[in-house]
Amino acid sequence: MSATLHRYENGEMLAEALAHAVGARLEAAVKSRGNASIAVSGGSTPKAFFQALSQRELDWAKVSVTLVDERFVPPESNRSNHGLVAANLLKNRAAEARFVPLYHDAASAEEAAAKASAAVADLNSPFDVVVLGMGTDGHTASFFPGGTRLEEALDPATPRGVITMEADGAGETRLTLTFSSLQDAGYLVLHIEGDAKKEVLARAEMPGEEAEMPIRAVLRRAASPLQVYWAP
Ligand SMILES: O=C(O)[C@H](O)[C@@H](O)[C@H](O)[C@H](O)COP(=O)(O)O
Repeated sequence: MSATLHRYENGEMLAEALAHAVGARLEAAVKSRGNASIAVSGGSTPKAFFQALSQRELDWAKVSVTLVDERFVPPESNRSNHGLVAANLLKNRAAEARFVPLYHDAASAEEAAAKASAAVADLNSPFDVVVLGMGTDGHTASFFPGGTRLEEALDPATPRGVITMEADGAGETRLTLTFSSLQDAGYLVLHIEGDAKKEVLARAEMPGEEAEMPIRAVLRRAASPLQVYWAP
């Protein structure tokens, strides 16, 4: 599917524009269906976007927020994406949103993934909005090069849900939505910043294996048009 590049002078301007676009789609979903859902990524890039989105005026009580992926750590950990979203998005007007975590205090990551899959299955699919990030190794979500279940995660035949993933570049065991869960979002976004990631994206757009740069699965096979938001 095609990708559209939305470029901005700086991260602040990008954050405001992306918050406006995402807020409008969530508001439209609430008006038409009575509810809306969004899956967001963690990492360092999205903080300003989260803060801008948290101030958007919409019926947040009817919006479900979940994660594209999570580290298998409790929300109190400084590595937690739940903690990042709680601190930067689930505040101001967005404090009323319903948050659906991927991490569960379970005996194993597999057990937590099963619980997360069940919880995410209750949300409408496809997601109204998915916001992906990308690492400089070309991973997105927790689709890491060399990941233990990368082929399964990217396989379109794999059902929607949450699976575990381990990889050298991932740190803790990860919990990640599958490609099939993300690729048909109503508004599918890739949010990256900096020249280095723009170069990584350009390399990902060249011929090569998806396993080498998993973002290629999104660039090549996502059912929804990809909206790339970038600032230097
Ligand atoms: O849990 C995570 O780390 C994210 O979901 C991950 O996929 C992130 O989007 C990229 O690693 C980019 O992270 P930065 O924004 O920190 O570069």
